[in-house]
Amino acid sequence: MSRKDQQLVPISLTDLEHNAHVTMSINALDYYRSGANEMQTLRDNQDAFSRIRLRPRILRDVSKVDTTTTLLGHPVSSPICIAPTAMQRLANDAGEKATARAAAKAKTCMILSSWSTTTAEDTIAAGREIPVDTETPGLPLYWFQLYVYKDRVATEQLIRRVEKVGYKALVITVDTPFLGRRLADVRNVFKLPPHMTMANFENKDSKVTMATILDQEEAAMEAAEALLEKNGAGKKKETRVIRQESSLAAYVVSQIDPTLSWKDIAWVRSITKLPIVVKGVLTAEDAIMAANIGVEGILVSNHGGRQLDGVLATIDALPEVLEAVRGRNVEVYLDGGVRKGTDVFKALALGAKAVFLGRPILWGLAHDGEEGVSLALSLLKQELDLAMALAGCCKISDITRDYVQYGHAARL
Ligand SMILES: Cc1cc2nc3c(=O)[nH]c(=O)nc-3n(C[C@H](O)[C@H](O)[C@H](O)COP(=O)(O)O)c2cc1C
Ligand SMILES: CCCCC(=O)C(=O)O
Repeated sequence: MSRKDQQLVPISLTDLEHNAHVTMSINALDYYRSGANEMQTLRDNQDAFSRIRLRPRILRDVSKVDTTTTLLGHPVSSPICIAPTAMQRLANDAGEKATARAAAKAKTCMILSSWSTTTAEDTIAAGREIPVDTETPGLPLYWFQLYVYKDRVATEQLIRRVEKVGYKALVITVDTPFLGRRLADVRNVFKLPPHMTMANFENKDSKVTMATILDQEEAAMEAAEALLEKNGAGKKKETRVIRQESSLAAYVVSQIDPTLSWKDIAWVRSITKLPIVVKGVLTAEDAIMAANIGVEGILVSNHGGRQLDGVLATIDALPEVLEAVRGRNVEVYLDGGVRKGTDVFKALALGAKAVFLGRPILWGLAHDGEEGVSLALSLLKQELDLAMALAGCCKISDITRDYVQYGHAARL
């Protein structure tokens, strides 16, 4: 039986992941599925949900369940949203356009990555081609994930572009001053195929172009080779090892600003009216800093276990973040390891306003483009609907801390 023959008719996100594993090229699959180093945090993001137990209430009329909610005041059909993931055309040629269209159909929020393989303009335009169905509540919502470049002019230029076309918030990723070490990418010498580009930097007016990116890679490789020659190591295999260190990671070193600090968040705040969400907060201390600087949202995230390995699972970090900003005017969201309706329910019960999906959207894209993303979103929404009904909750605001407990021991 060939790998492709092992595909399942997907009835859960796990099935979609299985299908991606048997159909995708190893280069793209490894880039998508990997975590950093030993991948302890990657595993824990999912495991930690299993350590939390549910406390359902019975004998309530649950014949009608309503999953609608709001994000920064904007109505969406459910608290299940799309996290930013780079280079979606690696999964399916329709890439970010397909995701945007599925988000529009689902009436949920999509965060577009700075590192998309479709421009911010083309992505939102694709989503807007979907007629808004007025029968069901909610509206599509697009936010833009910002990497702050060393070149502040280029960064500001990108902000102006996304403001102009209608992205409704900036999600600033703060956990990536350098790229985490994903061993499979190092081994595979991961590279974007030549026919794809980091589309947001292709624009003729852009200060950061594909040429800069490629130049940086070349420069890093030349430097690695020169070093090897100097050390008399000249063996091909070793050259390759050093070369391998230098593609995505070298780009990040050359372009993304590792000096990023709270004053830069204040700088972004000062140049835009868009609400700001800080993505990558894991501690009470940083949550307080974010609230003090006046951001509108905090996304509790460990980048899907791809940055610092060994940090807390996001569902375990969530309570301290929420506690720290209690009573402050800031929404708190979570991403990382959300795969089941009960995971969404647990995050909401602990106090998250919404959850964001990273890899499951990519598995959906790989399975069947726009239809696959729609399937991923609807499977999870149906599971949330059922979990709510079985736990005795008819609306999102019914889901409170009383519905969960840590561990399996009875509460005495
Ligand atoms: C392949 C891949 C690419 C990603 N690219 C970005 C990115 O460009 N910007 C960003 O802020 N986060 C990025 N992330 C992190 C996600 O936004 C999110 O935090 C994470 O995937 C959530 O975990 P999950 O995959 O378990 O749902 C990426 C994650 C993956 C798996
Ligand atoms: C600067 C890193 C961009 C891609 C990314 O976030 C990831 O691969 O996790």
